[in-house]
Amino acid sequence: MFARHASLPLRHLSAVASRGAALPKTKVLTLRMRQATAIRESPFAFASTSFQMSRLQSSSSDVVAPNDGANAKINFAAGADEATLMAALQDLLDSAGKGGRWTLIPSGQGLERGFRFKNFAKTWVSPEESHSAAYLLASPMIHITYTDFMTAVSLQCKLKNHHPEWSNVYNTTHICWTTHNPAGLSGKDVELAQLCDALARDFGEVVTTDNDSGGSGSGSLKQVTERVVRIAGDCCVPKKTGTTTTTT
Ligand SMILES: C[C@H](O)[C@H](O)[C@H]1CNC2=NC(N)=NC(=O)C2=N1
Repeated sequence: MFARHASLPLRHLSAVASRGAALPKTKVLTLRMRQATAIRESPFAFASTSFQMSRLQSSSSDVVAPNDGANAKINFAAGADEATLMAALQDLLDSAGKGGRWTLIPSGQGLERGFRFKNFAKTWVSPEESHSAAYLLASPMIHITYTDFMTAVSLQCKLKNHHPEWSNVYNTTHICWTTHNPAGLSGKDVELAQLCDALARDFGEVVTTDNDSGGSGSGSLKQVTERVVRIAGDCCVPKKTGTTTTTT
């Protein structure tokens, strides 16, 4: 969608960002540097007050994730707006039964899920950045051209000063959002999980019926990556079958 917006005057771009509209498909991003701050405004409003407030009657400890970290309970970061985040989590957590695809990590301090795309190019290919001739003038412009999910996510991370724990194998990315300081699940984690869902849709996430999007039940990136390799299937790594073959 941003590719379509790219031909629009810059004021349209900032309007898109500040209106709080769903994040557009960001393929070509042209910004005046001073307008980058407009993007910092959340493109997602957290749940409105009318949003499923009845579901909030239950305490956070009622929401459990059916992953290997059985019965994980939400562990919010100090200072988190728990009521607002609980409302947003109803749409994100698979355990809430509303189509969400995220699971709590076993500690309850974060959300995780896997994403799969058509190929590596849709998943992660370095963007090209160029500066217009106006770079030396008072109103410099940066042009960033990219076509992949992970770059789109990383730009949001930069804007929000929050980083993911993630791994990539070919066309699959596993992401965990957790806040390190203060430790726990924070508003930034929830907001970036929402952004990931929207960006994944825009970059053509391949949704499969096998259970490849749930929690890893592990805090170990190595284990996460091994799991992703197992389910990737269509990359250069042979799919593991569970049986071992020995050669003599
Ligand atoms: C100094 C800087 O603001 C902090 O280190 C930020 C950066 N990004 C972060 N990202 C995450 N995931 N957790 C943090 O606590 C965090 N802190």
